[in-house]
Amino acid sequence: MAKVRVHELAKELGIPSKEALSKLQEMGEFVRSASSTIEPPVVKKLRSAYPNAGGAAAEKSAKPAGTAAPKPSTGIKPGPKPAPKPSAKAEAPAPAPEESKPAAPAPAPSEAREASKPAPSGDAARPGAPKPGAPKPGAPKPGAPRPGNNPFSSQQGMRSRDGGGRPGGGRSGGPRPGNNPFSSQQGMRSRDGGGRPGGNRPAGAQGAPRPGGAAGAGGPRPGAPRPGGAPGAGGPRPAAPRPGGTGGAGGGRPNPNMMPQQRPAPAPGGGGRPGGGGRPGGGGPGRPGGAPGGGPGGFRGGGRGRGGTAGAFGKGGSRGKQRKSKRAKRQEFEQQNERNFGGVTVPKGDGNTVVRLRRGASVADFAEKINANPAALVTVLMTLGEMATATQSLDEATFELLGAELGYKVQVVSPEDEERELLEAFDIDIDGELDAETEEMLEARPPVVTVMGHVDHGKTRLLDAIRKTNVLEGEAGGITQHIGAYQVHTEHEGEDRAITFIDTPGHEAFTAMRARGAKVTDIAVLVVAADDGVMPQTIEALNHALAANVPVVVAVNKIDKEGANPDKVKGQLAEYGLVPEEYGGETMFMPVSALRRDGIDELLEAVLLTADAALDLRANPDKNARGIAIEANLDKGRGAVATVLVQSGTLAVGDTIVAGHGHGRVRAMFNENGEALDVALPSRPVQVLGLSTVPRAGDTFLVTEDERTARQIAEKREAADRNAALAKRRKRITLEDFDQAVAEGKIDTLNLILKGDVSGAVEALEDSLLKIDVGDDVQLRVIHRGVGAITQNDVNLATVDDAIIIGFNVRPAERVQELADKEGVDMRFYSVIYAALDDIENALKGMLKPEYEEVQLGTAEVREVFRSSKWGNIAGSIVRSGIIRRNTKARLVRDGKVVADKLTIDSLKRFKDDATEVRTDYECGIGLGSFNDIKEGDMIETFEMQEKPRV
Ligand SMILES: Nc1nc2c(ncn2[C@@H]2O[C@H](COP(=O)(O)OP(=O)(O)OP(=O)(O)O)[C@@H](O)[C@H]2O)c(=O)[nH]1
Repeated sequence: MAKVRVHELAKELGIPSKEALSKLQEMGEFVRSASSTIEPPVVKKLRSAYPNAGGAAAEKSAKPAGTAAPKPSTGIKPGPKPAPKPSAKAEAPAPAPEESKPAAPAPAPSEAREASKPAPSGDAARPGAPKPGAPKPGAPKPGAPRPGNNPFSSQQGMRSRDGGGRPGGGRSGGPRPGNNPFSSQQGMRSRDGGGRPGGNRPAGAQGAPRPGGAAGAGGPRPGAPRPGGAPGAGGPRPAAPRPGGTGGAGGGRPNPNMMPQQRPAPAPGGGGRPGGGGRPGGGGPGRPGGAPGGGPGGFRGGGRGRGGTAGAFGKGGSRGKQRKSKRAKRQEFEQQNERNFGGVTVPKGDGNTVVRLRRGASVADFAEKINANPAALVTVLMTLGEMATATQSLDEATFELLGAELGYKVQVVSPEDEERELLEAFDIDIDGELDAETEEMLEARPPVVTVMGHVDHGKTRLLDAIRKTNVLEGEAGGITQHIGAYQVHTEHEGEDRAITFIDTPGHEAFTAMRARGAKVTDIAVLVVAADDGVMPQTIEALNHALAANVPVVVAVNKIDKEGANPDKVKGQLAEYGLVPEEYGGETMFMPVSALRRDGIDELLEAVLLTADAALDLRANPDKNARGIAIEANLDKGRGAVATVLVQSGTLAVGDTIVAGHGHGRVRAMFNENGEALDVALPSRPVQVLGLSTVPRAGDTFLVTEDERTARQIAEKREAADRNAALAKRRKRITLEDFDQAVAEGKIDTLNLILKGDVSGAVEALEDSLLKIDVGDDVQLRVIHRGVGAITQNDVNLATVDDAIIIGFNVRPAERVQELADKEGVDMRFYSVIYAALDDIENALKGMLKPEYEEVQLGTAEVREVFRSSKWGNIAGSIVRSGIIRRNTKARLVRDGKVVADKLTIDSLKRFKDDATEVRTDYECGIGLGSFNDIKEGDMIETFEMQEKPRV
């Protein structure tokens, strides 16, 4: 049933996983990583490619048999499986769960860890400490991506078009400044200068030459303009000469416009391009009225405008020319490939060129990828009816539209890819780590189970029953807490086996995590009430499990109830592909009563049997921990508290960790019984203290080598998420109504800042808010969201962006209310989501421009027309209905047809007196201003515009 993984096959064939992968690729089979499974025909194909490999493989595989029996990787049979072998470091606390710290402050786990380490020195004591030959995350390794090799960034730290690499660069390990794949301002970018000599030091080297830095010439000296310009050898003057600018010897002060053209000097310490060196006399005060030493050459002196790298090599001229001609060629080529679009020229694609953009990318990002001017793309977008600024994030559909128009296939990078790329920028290669793991490194880990099913079928009760059954058995007997997941132990085929249960029942949470790219669950327990049978959500849950390729064990619950019919459940589910074993299928149906706690042990056994049969649950405990955040909240006393599930490696107190947007050092860890732990092995859920902010459920976490890396990863993730959120949140307007909407002042945005006590509530509130249908006239933007009290920062942000702050079960921190009052920021507090939604909906309606409707006030029939030289014609009338009121709008109707509209009751008299209004059946004289075409028998209708209430 289980398929063979590449690394297993590679091992069998006696070749490295990498070789197997590349061979597969050669053969046209795309396989993602060495841990991916492959289909039997592919296995055959690969085997046939190595006809002589059998012997070696046999020899090889025979070897470890004596020591550590290799796990049957394709273990179909639910046979005995080695119990989760306590790893060397966890051997000491024998009876207790391996990483659980006994009540007494037993030093066992750490001692045990000590035992496994090669050298008893501080840092190395961690289980993740590098073993000889073990992969060391973060360390440069062959085949591992180099910093800045993100294929999706065109602003790479190490990019160097014209060669050169980076002589004398910074440390080879860890992330270097400027290797941010998403940044458009890379410190290390070098298009055509030979990398950046002199390592990370920005001063002096990067086109910021100091006088005297290089042979005589000096370069542009930042911030040091020398009025009047000194005579000298001419520094780079890439831009037009400026009157009164700096002059002379490289006095060319860099201004922002020049920056792109200033190349880093390749010579260590080289101060810019000693233009003088290359072209003596060429320099000079490239400006009118410059100081002596100038002359016409001044315009050209620096004029090559390349910031002066070439001269440092003493071959400035020729290189410059060469480069120039290359550029000219490129320009020619580009011109051939450009397309005029609404007055702007944009490089056109061939229809197949793929442009990959990360979630939340902006027009400028796209422009950079296709080498276009962002403003031009904005124009193109406008012609397509989409309004956007160059820096605004766009959604996938808009990018596709734009791409299709220009001849590019735009791919928006998935969250998983994005995460991988983000980590690669920090030299963390999760797939590479897996590739490097050998069979010997892997140890069995407990399965992770999620309970799903229809409402009221007993999911919560079952989770309680499982937990309690275990607590009664275990001697710990403590009060279990809800931390989002718990682990139980059961005896299976004579061995003590652990199972981890995710404590949030239901497929919604399961799928929400999956949506974030988190695969937490190994096995799903589908709860079906035997008295109720299969219900809509049973099927939904089943489909979610199947979609995630997760094996299912069915818990037929409530068998204690009268009318319980477990067989019916089996029959029903068989129709959906879950065929019970007794009908020849593979699914285990376990009758249970969560209420009476009957059948719980059997259910746990079934979970283990299914896990052993269908899955290869192993992980390498001897590395930095990686996993998923399951739940998190902000605790008043303890700060951010996150429950994380370790998926591989070992998490230890003191580790530097990044989880979602949070980072920090693990201050303490607790299990579901509130017991402090020193280490947590794979599949172990633990509550972690020490993060800077709370992660969201489904966020990945990992241990990094140092705090700086953790912080930078957290920041990058936050920035990426913010951009993505911006793209998602933008309620778009189209060109058709944009002009009009702006002209009429219709566009308005309600900016919100959401703060809540738990991340789940904030997300729920935000999702509901964004579902409010307020039409196109008003936009709703959540500009910031977070967990915890409302802070000064929130108020400051609200001040800047005119936002309203919504506090859900939180209050402002000290002195924040004062600040809000002072700044006039509206803060609203709620403890019920619907109340918040109602208020905001109303607020939005209030912001909508009022809609008016015409309401008739009254009608009057003209009985006689009086002509007055002073007042014009006066209609002697009788009010037939309603009221005739002075200064209201009127129209004149003759024989049922409107003769004149937009009139005003200019004068209204009762006999000789002016009247404000005249009621039905009373006579009056009506003057319609300058309108005199009034005849006997005409009807005067009066009306006013009243605001229409919104429904
Ligand atoms: N008789 C009987 N009642 C049960 C059993 N399991 C659960 N119940 C009852 O069924 C009801 C629903 O149980 P829950 O555990 O809340 O069900 P749930 O699936 O978690 O429900 P939601 O959280 O609403 O989706 C409760 O009243 C339980 O007491 C059982 O084995 N036998």
